[in-house]
Amino acid sequence: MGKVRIHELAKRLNMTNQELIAKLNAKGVLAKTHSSNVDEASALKALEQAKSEAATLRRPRTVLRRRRKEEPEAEQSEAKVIETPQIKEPEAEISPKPFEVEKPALMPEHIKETTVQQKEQTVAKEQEKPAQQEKKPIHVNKNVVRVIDADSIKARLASEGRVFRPRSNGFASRNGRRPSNVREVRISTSDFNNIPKAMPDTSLGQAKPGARASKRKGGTHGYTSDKEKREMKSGGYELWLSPSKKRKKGRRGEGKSTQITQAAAHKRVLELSGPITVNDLAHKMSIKSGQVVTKLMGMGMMVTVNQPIDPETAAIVASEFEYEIKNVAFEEIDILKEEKDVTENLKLRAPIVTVMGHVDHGKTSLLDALRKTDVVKGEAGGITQHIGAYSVNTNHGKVTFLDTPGHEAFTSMRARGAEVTDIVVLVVAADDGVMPQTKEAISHAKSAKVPLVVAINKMDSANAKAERVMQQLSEHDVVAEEWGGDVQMFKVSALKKQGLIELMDGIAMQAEMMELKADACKRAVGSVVEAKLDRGRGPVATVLIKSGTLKQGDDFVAGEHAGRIRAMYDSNGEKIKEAGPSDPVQILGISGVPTAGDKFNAVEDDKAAKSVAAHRAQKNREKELMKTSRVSLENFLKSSPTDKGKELRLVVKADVFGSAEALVSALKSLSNKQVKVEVIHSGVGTITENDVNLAMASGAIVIGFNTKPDSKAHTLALQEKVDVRSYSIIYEVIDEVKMAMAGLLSPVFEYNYLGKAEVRAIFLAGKTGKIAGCYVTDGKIIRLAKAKVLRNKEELVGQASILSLKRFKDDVKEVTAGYECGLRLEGFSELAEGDIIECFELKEVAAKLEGPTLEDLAKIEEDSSNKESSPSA
Ligand SMILES: Nc1nc2c(ncn2[C@@H]2O[C@H](COP(=O)(O)OP(=O)(O)OP(=O)(O)O)[C@@H](O)[C@H]2O)c(=O)[nH]1
Repeated sequence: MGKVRIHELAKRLNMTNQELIAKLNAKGVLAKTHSSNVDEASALKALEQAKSEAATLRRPRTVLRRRRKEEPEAEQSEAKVIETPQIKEPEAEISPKPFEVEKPALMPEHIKETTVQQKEQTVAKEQEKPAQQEKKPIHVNKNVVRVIDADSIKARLASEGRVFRPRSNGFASRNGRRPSNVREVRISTSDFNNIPKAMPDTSLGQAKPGARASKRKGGTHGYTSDKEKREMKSGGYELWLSPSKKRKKGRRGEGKSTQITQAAAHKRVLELSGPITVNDLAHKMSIKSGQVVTKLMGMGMMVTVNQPIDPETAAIVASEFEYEIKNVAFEEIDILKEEKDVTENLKLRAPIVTVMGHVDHGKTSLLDALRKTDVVKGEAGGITQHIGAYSVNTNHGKVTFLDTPGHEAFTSMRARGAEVTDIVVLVVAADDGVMPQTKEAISHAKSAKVPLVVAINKMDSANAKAERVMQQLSEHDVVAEEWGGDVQMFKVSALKKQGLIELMDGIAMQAEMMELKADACKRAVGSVVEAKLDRGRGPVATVLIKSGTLKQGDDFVAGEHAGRIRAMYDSNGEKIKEAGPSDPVQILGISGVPTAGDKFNAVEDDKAAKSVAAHRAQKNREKELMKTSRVSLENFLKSSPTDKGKELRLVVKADVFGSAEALVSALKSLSNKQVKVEVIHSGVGTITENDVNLAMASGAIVIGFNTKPDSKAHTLALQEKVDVRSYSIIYEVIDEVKMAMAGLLSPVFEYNYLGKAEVRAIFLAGKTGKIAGCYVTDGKIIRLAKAKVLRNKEELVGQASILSLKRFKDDVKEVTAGYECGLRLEGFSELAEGDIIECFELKEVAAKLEGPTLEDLAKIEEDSSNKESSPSA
């Protein structure tokens, strides 16, 4: 090839003269005009070079370039087939270890070119796609600068005095180590520029555990997911996304640092309706619970994140974080607006009486007979209706009877907090005497502090022995007035209707003594005594009005039900328009069936009624979910010594009378100055629902000795979380009760002498006060222990803690006899030469109870077995 003119060559290459001249000049082949001569071979070589450079420049920047490695021919040809979709060989190269990354195989130049072209085409296609498709994760990335060898980055940074710190989601395996064969990393412009100058040197391998490294996926076909696309583009490596892409995706990689934002003022008010857990409070304030815990600790409260704190404390903590707490607690009292009694309006009201006694002693018969003994209606009486309560007129005024005899109604109502009964009529059959349920009834009445009136029934019976009954009752502290006691006793016959008027008068007199008064001039307050769902009339409830007057049309709330009085009936079934204090009244117009013992309140309007009812229903549901144990031996143990009631209440049941008696006396003898053991009831036989009810109402624990609860009692105890315990060895009962009591006692501190030191010199030490130079004469002096300061051998001049203790200049924990030391007492500066410092500590020891000795217990057991064997016992 020889010389050729520019215009000839331009014509042949289909270019303009100017284009050709520019390209040639750029490659060092000089030409000025179209007629200039150039060496044809040099010109073509220069043009070829320019063309290949242009191709390289057009290559998209996301394409990975790897350092070339010499590979054998065979491998090159194998790499060639990677392009072929059908061939799965590269798939087989995926390491079985998920995070082990293979080194990429060297790709022959022409295959690389093909890949580049494909990528260019992909890019072109991507650019043609509609805008929303472009938002999908793609592999073109403006901000990612290049692929650099990790070592070269390190070297370059080192030369600039900077350190390389790869991102935690870079090339790391799950065990936190970088795959050993990873040589290249991709780094974004911002990452690169943000590499700190003064960071400690870290290596690739220090990525966080759990960070990912992708598996190599050979081949360019058959992938579908974005992740796979990324992997493909990175030649099998997980790519770091560019900052812009990362922000769009909102995950992974470098983004802006967390912005601390301040919630708007109105959002900085938290509404609380009660206690809140630390966690929830933190969540509401969008802060970490640890911060709240720290604040609380600063306030001297050691709490866990799941511990509830009261709204007051929450308010203090919240204020520290510039939040305000708004108490939105539903105050039932505000809605109910219960009116107070007005003294001038207080008038005597009828007593409310419950009849109790042993099975078959004649409770029902007596109630029936009394009902018919209405002095107004006469013995025949009207047609009475069973509504759960009724009123009878006596010569001394009205008396209201709860006509469900027995203990159940009484205790279940008490357990629900309804202290309805004013007087208990205890029925004892004259021919049978005091029996287990008689004693139970006495316990119930005593525990509720309700006075007793005794009806000695069945006096018509040939075997009636009233004196014996009175005698037996006196053994249970129920002493007749005629015997000098305070209990009225009446000899009656329900069957023959004898002595009933006297009994009624007696009850009325007892009530008079009690001066039961109520204000009738206010909205009605009372208790539900019975409720049912009537087929024709819907929910029906009997309410005993305690105070105020209930009128037809009144809005009310009963337990968790609201309503408006549609109609009212008295116990004679007569429709009435209003009912006053102590009147039992059956009401219609309630939204559901309440429970006996539920509180009844007439309210201002239906809105108030509904809101209170809804709130109670909600609370009841919560209570049901969070039912916690009532009193148990364990929580007695756990209860703090400052707890108010240091009285351990027990219901004791045993298999035989002798054991019950022995156990009761053993338990009672455990009482001491600090804790009183109160056996509120004891009896023989299985533990019944009544025992559980009594325990529930009185906050007692049920102890069974050689006896167990029956199925109903068991279920009730489980439901109501009443602690019921059965034992078969008396020592065990005593031991556990003793332990429970010890839990109630204040801790006892024991004085423990440690040593003595003599003050030989006093040094003034600036602001810190006086330092005593001492010589330890006996035992040892311990830092932070307590010290008595004795002058003239026995005169006590002060007592303080040893704040600091030194041997020469060193702080020491203790100094033993025969050595000198320097010490300073906390808040005591009157030390003088010659003083004796007596070092001691106070050891907390478990409180001991003075109970029966083992010998006592053995005797009790012996007595009990003797009694069991003797039937008269
Ligand atoms: N002789 C005599 N028998 C009576 C008298 N009162 C009741 N009875 C009888 O004693 C039995 C039991 O009477 P109830 O009134 O059912 O006794 P209760 O205490 O209500 O019995 P429970 O409901 O099972 O606890 C019945 O057969 C009555 O007839 C009485 O005053 N004299």
